[in-house]
Amino acid sequence: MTDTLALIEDLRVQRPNFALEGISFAIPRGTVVGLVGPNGAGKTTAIRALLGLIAPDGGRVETFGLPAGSSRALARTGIVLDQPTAADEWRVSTLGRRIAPFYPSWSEQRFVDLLARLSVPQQRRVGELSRGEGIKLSLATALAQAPELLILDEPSSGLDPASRREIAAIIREFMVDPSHGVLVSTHITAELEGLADELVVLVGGRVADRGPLHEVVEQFAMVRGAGAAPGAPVVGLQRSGEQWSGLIRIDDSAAFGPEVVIDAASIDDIVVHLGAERAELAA
Ligand SMILES: Nc1ncnc2c1ncn2[C@@H]1O[C@H](COP(=O)(O)OP(=O)(O)OP(=O)(O)O)[C@@H](O)[C@H]1O
Repeated sequence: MTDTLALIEDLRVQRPNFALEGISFAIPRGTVVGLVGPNGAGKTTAIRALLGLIAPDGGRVETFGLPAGSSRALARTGIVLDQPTAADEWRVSTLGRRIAPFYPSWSEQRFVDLLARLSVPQQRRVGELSRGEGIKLSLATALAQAPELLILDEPSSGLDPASRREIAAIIREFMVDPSHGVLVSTHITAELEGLADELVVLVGGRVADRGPLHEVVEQFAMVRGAGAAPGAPVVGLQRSGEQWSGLIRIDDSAAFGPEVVIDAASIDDIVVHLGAERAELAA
């Protein structure tokens, strides 16, 4: 049994106005990897390449040591994308019977239990579900397949706070088995605290930072001041009237005087300011 569930190495995808430029990261067993970045950073593109839904222009993408998208790898992968994976006219209650033949480990009991737990109306047709209900249905379908690897692209979008917590709890339960692993992309970065072990920050098609979540977060701090621009390096400096703020490497904090305030950085701070820096460089 390999320790790495998924591997992206030097992945390149060229689009007319965008490129994923040599991104690399892995999903080891026993690990939840959070994928964050501004809109258009390339998170969905990387996930689609990992699932074999788009062909890379370079690099290596494997799941379970197999080429991305191979049917043997997909059979062990639960997928929650931003679009429903079932036909609109199918009833939720009959979905299990239609899908089960494709998944040897399908558990109808688990499917029905998850639908009830997530309050997905079982008598509705898939096309009649709200966006949030559709995401919950995708999660129930993914987990009823008894996957080893779970890949979720923005599962929280469209979900109310109680449902977001429920989904985080379900992911934690999934991770009780140390052979499992998760990749989750999200804009609701606070949810990654206490859930993700590793963080990958994508900005403008590149990995801007990655590593154990707390190490990534703790290497940065936020600095705030007023008046003249700071004399030391600040990432993604933003001004609002007299006030300015930005991100700094914690090692650079000694370069600032007592006139500035230095606070812990959040994942959002890191995404916003690395994104702002990238936008400045591209301008
Ligand atoms: N099929 C496509 N053809 C051309 N460009 C595309 C295609 N799909 C995505 N893109 C472009 O690639 C870039 C990255 O898109 P992607 O959906 O991967 O970003 P993302 O990080 O998931 O963004 P968001 O947070 O907004 O969902 C965007 O600029 C997008 O317009």
